[in-house]
Amino acid sequence: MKIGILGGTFDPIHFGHIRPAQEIKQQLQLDEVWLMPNHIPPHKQGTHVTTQDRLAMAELVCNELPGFVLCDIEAKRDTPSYTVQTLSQLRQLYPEHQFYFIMGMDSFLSLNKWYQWQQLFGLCHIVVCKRPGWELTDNDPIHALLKMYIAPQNGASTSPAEVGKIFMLNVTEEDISSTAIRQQLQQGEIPVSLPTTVQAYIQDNQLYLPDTASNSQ
Ligand SMILES: Nc1ncnc2c1ncn2[C@@H]1O[C@H](COP(=O)(O)OP(=O)(O)OP(=O)(O)O)[C@@H](O)[C@H]1O
Ligand SMILES: O=C(O)c1ccc[n+]([C@@H]2O[C@H](COP(=O)([O-])O)[C@@H](O)[C@H]2O)c1
Repeated sequence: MKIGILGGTFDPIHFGHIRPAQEIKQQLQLDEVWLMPNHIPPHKQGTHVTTQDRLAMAELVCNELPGFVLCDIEAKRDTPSYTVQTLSQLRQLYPEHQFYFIMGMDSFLSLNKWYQWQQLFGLCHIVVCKRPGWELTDNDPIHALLKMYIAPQNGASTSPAEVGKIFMLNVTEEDISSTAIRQQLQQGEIPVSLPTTVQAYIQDNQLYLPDTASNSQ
């Protein structure tokens, strides 16, 4: 099967994650999209709620969307959630699947700082979607990488054995971030960029209140 994987801190998960993933699923005709909350984000200063809460919120989204599946593989490792390690594990567990790792433009622009990032191209395809405020310029080192690995016809089907192509997809841009949502919640506002089930989970569990804004892995 063709599996899209959207990894993230999801602190909390929002429509800026969900809507692009839905469009990508359709454009690339993916069989499933796995939402994969990390446990220890490699490039962030911790998280604002526990891994269990972030998994629970992602699961609520999966329950609502056909073809969306929760992947808890990173929650089971007690080391930084390096994507290369995760994809190696997933390839061993599911040799029959073809993986498409999905990321926003902000993540893509820092890909060359990820742990053993070159190995990713031997494990999966990479799918990049636009994100407001983040642009790839011609003189960015990542641009050279893109030229080297860009998928032919940008979305044309690849053979099942193939890996290592970059798909640069046109999706509807969503000006949403978890940071902005946490700020709204801390100011007592009700964010509109969250599914209602996630909103209810946050309220029921009293997450992101002013005094909980600290690391809690
Ligand atoms: N609005 C968005 N549009 C496109 N991609 C997004 C958007 N928000 C997040 N992503 C992508 O989803 C993945 C996970 O993002 P993450 O969970 O860190 O959310 P975030 O909103 O960037 O969080 P924070 O504001 O806390 O840094 C990353 O690859 C990121 O680029
Ligand atoms: O492997 C790495 O070095 C690495 C560095 C930064 C981010 N990632 C992964 O990229 C995804 C998005 O990360 P983030 O921090 O934007 O939530 C998430 O799955 C992270 O674990 C991975």
